Amino acid sequence: MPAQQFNTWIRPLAAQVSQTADSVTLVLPSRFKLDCIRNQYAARIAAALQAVAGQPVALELVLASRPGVRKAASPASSNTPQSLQSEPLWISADGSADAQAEPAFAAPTAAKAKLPEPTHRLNGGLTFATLVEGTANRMARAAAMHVAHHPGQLYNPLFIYGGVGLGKTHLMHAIGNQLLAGRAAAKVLYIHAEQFVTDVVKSYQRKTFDEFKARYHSLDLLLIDDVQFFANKERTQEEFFNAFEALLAKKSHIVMTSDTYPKGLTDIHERLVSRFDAGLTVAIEPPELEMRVAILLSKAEAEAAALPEDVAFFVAKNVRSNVRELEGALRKILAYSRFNHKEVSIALAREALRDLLSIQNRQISVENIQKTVADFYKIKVADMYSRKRPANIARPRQIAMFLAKELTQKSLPEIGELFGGRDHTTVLHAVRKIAAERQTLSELNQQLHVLEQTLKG
Ligand SMILES: Nc1ncnc2c1ncn2[C@@H]1O[C@H](COP(=O)(O)OP(=O)(O)OP(=O)(O)O)[C@@H](O)[C@H]1O
Repeated sequence: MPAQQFNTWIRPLAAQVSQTADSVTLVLPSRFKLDCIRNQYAARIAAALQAVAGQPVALELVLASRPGVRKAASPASSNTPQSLQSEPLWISADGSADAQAEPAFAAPTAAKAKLPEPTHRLNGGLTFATLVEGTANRMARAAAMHVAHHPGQLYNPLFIYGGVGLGKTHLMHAIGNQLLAGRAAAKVLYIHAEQFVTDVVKSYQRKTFDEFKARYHSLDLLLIDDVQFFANKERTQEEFFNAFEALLAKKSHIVMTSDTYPKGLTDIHERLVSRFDAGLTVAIEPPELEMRVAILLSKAEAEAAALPEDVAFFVAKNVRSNVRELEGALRKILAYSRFNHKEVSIALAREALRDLLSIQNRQISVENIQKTVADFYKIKVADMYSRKRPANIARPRQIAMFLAKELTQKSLPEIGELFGGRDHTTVLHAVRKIAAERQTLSELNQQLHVLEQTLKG
């Protein structure tokens, strides 16, 4: 499923698993969303649940009857939501709906189905308290915290960049929630760049740019996610530039995220790019092992689920790409444990994650890394084993060694052997050097992100 589709429709879903673990309830905030999920995704969701559970699982779609339910309901919680309307629709894995449930579903009252969107669009669950801190996000978190407490002062704009699923959006919501906790009347808006583009297009079609300006230019804090989506959208860039200038002039704060640092953005006007870089630009790195373990333990605790530390280590060692995947792995393990009435253990985790683990084992080998890195830097694969030392060859070789240590279970001597029989100290030197340089050289960091994503498929 394309990431955008997933983020729009599937990711925001809140699910409750019944006590008997044979049904899952999805709580939808509006009739519109309920219809979309039912028509387009329910069958796939039901099939996925059945695959995880190893038995048929009834999928129930219900409307929340008041705002807040969606956030209050934690995924896979065993509590039944208090404020659900009893309009169940049962869907089996083949996509067929239960005929008896259909009439109840088809006769809603419009008022009941309506759930007003909060104007700031913040997810109340994404706070500083729920964001685990580690070296990977320490600087970004500190800057974000400063902005939340002293908006309009230092670090304006704050530009946060990093790879997929590393907590950029979480950090933005945390800033907004923190500011509102201290100043409930503050005008805050979280918006995805694509939604901003849509707003510009709508204002253009309806000739309502005055309303658009009144809305955006009056904010105290604008949180705008994934600004790389502005690429090639001339009119949007112009409107964003205007909003940007107006907000900075009145000392409102702007926080942006992107998958790359400002100068790495393509097809965005230079005058915007230079403004993006004019405050503070901070990176969020992929979390290291200990941070991944801490995140897993914290997420399990939030779900009131028991996760032994050795299982957390096992998962963290095997799921290295990003926090979203880490969360997905944990969710799978907990669901697997509930459905099978078994305690969480390494054996159970191995079983629950067998697909994911087999994909990883298949994909990431040292040979694969050598080939991918050689292709990327346009050198020969044979140069990975050769004794040649010019920088244009030695550096990619060091990068490949670093990735081999990061992405495979191989030891330093084993890696050295695979790089033309080099000593383990040579590999260690390369690993340390690249790891240190990654912290300061944005371009190298970006290249490593691309290579990691390529290798992980
Ligand atoms: N340090 C952390 N502590 C706790 N949870 C985290 C942390 N980092 C990320 N997460 C969680 O991981 C998931 C993905 O994070 P988020 O959506 O913020 O990533 P992102 O960087 O914005 O990704 P994308 O670029 O794909 O939008 C979220 O559920 C978030 O709460």
